[in-house]
Amino acid sequence: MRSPILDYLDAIVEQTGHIDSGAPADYIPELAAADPNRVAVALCTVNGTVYAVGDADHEFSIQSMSKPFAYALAIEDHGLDYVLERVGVEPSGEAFNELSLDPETGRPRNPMINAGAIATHALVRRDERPAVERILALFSDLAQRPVEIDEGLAASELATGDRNLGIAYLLHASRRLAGEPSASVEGYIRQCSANVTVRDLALMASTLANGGVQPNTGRRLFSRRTTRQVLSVMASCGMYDAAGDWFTSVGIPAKSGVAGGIIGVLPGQVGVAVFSPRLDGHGNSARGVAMMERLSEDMGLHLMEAGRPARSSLREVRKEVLEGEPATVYVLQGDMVLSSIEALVHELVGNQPSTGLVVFDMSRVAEVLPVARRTSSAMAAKLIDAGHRIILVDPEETVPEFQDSRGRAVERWSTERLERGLLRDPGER
Ligand SMILES: NC(=O)CC[C@H](N)C(=O)O
Repeated sequence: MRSPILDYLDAIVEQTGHIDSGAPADYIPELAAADPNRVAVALCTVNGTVYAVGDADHEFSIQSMSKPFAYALAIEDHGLDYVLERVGVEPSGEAFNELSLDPETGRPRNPMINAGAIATHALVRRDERPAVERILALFSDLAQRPVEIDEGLAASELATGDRNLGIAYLLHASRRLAGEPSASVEGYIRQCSANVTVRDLALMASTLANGGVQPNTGRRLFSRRTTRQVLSVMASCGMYDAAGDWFTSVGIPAKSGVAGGIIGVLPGQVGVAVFSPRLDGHGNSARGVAMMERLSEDMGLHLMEAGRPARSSLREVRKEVLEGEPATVYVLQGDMVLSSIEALVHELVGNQPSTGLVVFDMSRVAEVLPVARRTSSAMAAKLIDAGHRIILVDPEETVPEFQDSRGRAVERWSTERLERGLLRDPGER
C-alpha cells in the first residue's frame, strides 16, 4: 500500500506545476544546461523515515546548501568562540556573492554568504587529506551513501570563478582567510559541487532536526550546541536578502543553493528538501519557495506558531469485538500534526489492520492540522479500497465533515455507541 504522505507530496508538486518563472543559474555554464522542468520533494522525520516524490533520485549539486554543514564542521573543529571571531552571524541584506566584509569588524558578515563560506571552508581542519575530503565524508555520513563531486561542474565553476577569487583576496588582504586564496576557493567550489538528491538532502536536514544525530545510524555528527548555532544562522541568513520574507512566510531555518535545491528544518520533527532549477531574483528556487510555503502552511511548520505539545498521537491499538464484528480500534490523542499523522499512517501501512472493521477513536484529539486531514482522508480511501469499513468516533468534531479522498462519507459513531459496543462483548476481548 502506498503511503498517503507520498500522495500528499505528489499533490504539492502538482499544485505548484504552473510556476515557471525564473531561470536556472547561468553564471556557472554547466548549471545553465540543467533541465528546468525537473522537480522533486522529500521529507525525513526524526525517526529516519524518508518520503520522496518526483525526480527524487536525480542528482544535482548541493551548492550553498553545503554551507551550514561546513560551518558545523568548523565549529566542531575549533569551538564556537574561535569561529565567531572569524565569521559573524549578522544577516547581510546583500546578495550571496557580494564582495564585502563588515566594515566594523572586518569579518565576513555570516557563513551563509560566499565571503563567510569561503572563510569557513578554510577553517575546516585538514588532517592528512584536504578539507573538502572531510566535508565529503561528512556529507556521506549524513546521507548514508557515498557522496561524490561532479568534477565537470567544479571545473566549469572554477573557470568562471573570478568573483569568488575576488572575495578570497579581499579576505586575505584583511587577514581573514586561514588558507591561500586560490586553494581556498578551489576547495570551496568543490564542496559546492558535491552531487546529492532530495532524498540525501532530507536525511541531511533531518540530522539537524534531530539535534545532530543521524536518525538511522544513530551517530552523533554534531553536538546539540553546534546544531543550534547552525540552525539559528540558517534562520537569519539562509535565504540571503530574502531572509525576512522567508522567515515570516515559511518560518523555518533553511538554506538554498543555486542549482535549485532548498532544505528546511523543523527542529524536533522533520527535515524537508525541494528541488526545481528555475531561480528567482534572490537566487532561490522559485517553485521551491512555493512548495516550501505550502508545506509550511499545511504542516504547521512555522516556528513562531504557538507551540504544540509533542507527544505520541497513537495512544493504543486494541482488538475488540464490536456489535458482533471483530474490530481494530486505534485510540488517538493530542494534536494531529505532521509527526503524529506520520506515526499513524506508518503503523497502518506497515501493519495493515487484520479486521474488516476499523475504528478511529478521536475523543482525545484536540486539533487536526490540514496535512493530517488530507493525509487521513487519503489513508481512509486506501483502507476502504482494501475492503475495510471505517468508523470515526469524533465527539469534539475535530473533523466535522470527514470523507475519504474520493468523496465517500465515512461512518460516524457516538462515544456512547462505541462504549456500549465495548461493554457488550467484554469476554471476547
Ligand atoms: N548560492 C549558491 O548556491 C552559491 C554557490 C556557488 N558555488 C557560488 O559560490 O557562487
